[in-house]
Amino acid sequence: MRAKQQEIINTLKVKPEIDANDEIRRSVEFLKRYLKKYPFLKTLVLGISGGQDSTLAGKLSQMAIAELREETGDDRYQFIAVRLPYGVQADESDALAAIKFMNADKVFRVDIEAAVDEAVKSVEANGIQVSDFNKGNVKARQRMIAQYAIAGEMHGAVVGTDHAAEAVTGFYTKYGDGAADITPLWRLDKRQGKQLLNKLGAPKHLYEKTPTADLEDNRPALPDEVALGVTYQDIDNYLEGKAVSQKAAETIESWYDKTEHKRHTPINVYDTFWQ
Ligand SMILES: NC(=O)c1ccc[n+]([C@@H]2O[C@H](COP(=O)([O-])OP(=O)(O)OC[C@H]3O[C@@H](n4cnc5c(N)ncnc54)[C@H](O)[C@@H]3O)[C@@H](O)[C@H]2O)c1
Ligand SMILES: Nc1ncnc2c1ncn2[C@@H]1O[C@H](COP(=O)(O)O)[C@@H](O)[C@H]1O
Ligand SMILES: O=P(O)(O)OP(=O)(O)O
Ligand SMILES: [Mg+2]
Repeated sequence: MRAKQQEIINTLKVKPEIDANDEIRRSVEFLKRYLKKYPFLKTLVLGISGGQDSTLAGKLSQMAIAELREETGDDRYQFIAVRLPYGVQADESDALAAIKFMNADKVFRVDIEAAVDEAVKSVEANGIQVSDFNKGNVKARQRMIAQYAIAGEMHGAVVGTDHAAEAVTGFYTKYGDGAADITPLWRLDKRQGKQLLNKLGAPKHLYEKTPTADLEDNRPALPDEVALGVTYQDIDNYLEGKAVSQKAAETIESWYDKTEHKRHTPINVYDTFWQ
């Protein structure tokens, strides 16, 4: 194995093989333990896009909350699924199917379009153009704002969907979908997430669909794999310590190095990771 590959695997703590039942329980118990430790927290809040990761994180969150409610008799424990379309969402039916599958206690819908457009307009009033790509990151950050506003009113913690196959490439918006309070999928790669969803009986079309951030107006539903220039199959193989082509390994490592800053808190004078 490449030395860098081993270093990344150690950092992101990916196992070459998992037992899906064990990992489901591990995530659920982790969420429960955390909420019990901080009794002020009564809800988990998560944006549901209709993609694989939020379907899984939402299901695990709902399971944790339902168990806490049952064990404590405290009905304030609630899972809040948040629909966050930018105007009309083309794959809205998937978001609805995901919410049905997880049987979410509460469902909110916040249309982020007006806030995003206004934010872009206000920045552009300074004579600079906000690219469609950069506007995509504003959308991700607006989703973060909405989820934190809800969490702030509902004694909530915001759940993040970051997992190893995204963390390794830094394929998330810094302080957008990258911002969260608790990340139950961290350590799992993309195919391991599918294994958990399969075990949980999720509708297949929700975890067999093409992963997309769907952030750009001009390239709707752009597949992550096209944006990244490497497949999840290669990323997962790499993270599980398997052999991948030199080109795939170099692409993954190049994303890893470029996005190191995202896997840290803001850089201070004592940080040495970047030197
Ligand atoms: N597929 C889509 O529709 C789509 C659209 C937009 C973004 N994305 C994805 O979302 C992710 C976010 O994009 P991004 O990474 O360009 O934006 P980002 O905002 O997440 O990160 C870029 C910002 O990080 C900071 N930064 C950059 N290099 C730094 C460094 N070395 N040290 C400290 N800070 C640094 C700067 O503030 C910069 O503006 C990407 O993976 C991108 O491909 C996808
Ligand atoms: N359209 C959306 N509605 C609700 N939540 C969303 C939406 N798009 C993204 N999200 C949230 O952001 C993360 C990251 O999405 P990626 O597809 O990995 O970029 C997703 O899991 C949702 O929680
Ligand atoms: O984060 P999600 O739920 O949108 O999943 P994917 O990354 O597969 O689009
Ligand atoms: Mg998505």
